Amino acid sequence: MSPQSPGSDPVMAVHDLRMSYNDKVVLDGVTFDARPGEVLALLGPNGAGKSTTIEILEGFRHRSDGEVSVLGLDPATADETWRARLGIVQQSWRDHGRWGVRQLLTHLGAYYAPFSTPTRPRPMDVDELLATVGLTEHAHQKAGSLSGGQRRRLDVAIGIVGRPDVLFLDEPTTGFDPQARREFHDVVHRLADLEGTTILLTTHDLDEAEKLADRILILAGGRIVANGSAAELSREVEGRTEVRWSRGGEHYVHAAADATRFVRELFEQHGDAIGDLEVRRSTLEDSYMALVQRFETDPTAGEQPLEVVR
Ligand SMILES: Nc1ncnc2c1ncn2[C@@H]1O[C@H](COP(=O)(O)OP(=O)(O)OP(=O)(O)O)[C@@H](O)[C@H]1O
Repeated sequence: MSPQSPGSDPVMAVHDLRMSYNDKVVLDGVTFDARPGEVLALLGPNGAGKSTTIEILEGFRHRSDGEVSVLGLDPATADETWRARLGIVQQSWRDHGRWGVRQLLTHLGAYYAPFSTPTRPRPMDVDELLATVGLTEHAHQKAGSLSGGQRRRLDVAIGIVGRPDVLFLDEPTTGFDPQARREFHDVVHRLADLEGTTILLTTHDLDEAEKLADRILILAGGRIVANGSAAELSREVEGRTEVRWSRGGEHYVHAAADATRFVRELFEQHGDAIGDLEVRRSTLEDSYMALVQRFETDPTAGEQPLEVVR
């Protein structure tokens, strides 16, 4: 993933975003930004407002209040040239069932040709695209006869055919088998590293978020309650490093706030009598559960997000 360049202007900037459906407040002051080539994962419980946030950034939904800028423009009023620089993979697409895979990608790709630039030739070459998403063998098949996972690969291909500057992926890997998932992760890394694409994705797969994202945003109660890398979020959640060992035939386990110090003291005390030592750092799933639970027991936690300044 591309290193974040602190001086560069954000590709996306969201400040105090608010959204209500009738009387129901869904987003209650969401603030974050994204730099060029950054991969952000937006996590949160069902109904937290992740799709709503993405749809506002895509210009498909009008916000109630707040400031939003994507590629320097307000999505609510941006034009077609702006839209051509976005790639979108929604949770579900309208049906393209009767189209052949290659035919569909060629047809949709043609829309982007007038927006081609010397540095960003548009659209992507269809053969290259089919290979990238692993659909070469299915190029002549009708979209409607693809399996669920293959349809999702086609959705991803449709999202990137225009070589987007910004890519929105709403639960992109639903239905992917482990190999397709790994290949998709390679695609995301390539887009971010080689093409400088800025990517905002939602997923409920925390392992995937940890593998893909430079930065994780956790949305709960209408606010971003945590904003940092997986390692940074893990450090915010104390006492979660689990140390296991054996001594004199007995097995022990201890949750240590400072595991290095704990292990040092353990060896100082018992030396060679210690065996089977294991130190297990908290996973993103542990951090996520702790942070969401912390918010649920203290809703004001969202007023001071756990943000790590770089
Ligand atoms: N068009 C709509 N009209 C009224 N309420 C809506 C509408 N769209 C979404 N909502 C409500 O807004 C809330 C947030 O929905 P949203 O789809 O953004 O959540 P999400 O975080 O993407 O959820 P999930 O993880 O289940 O996909 C939910 O309570 C949902 O019922």
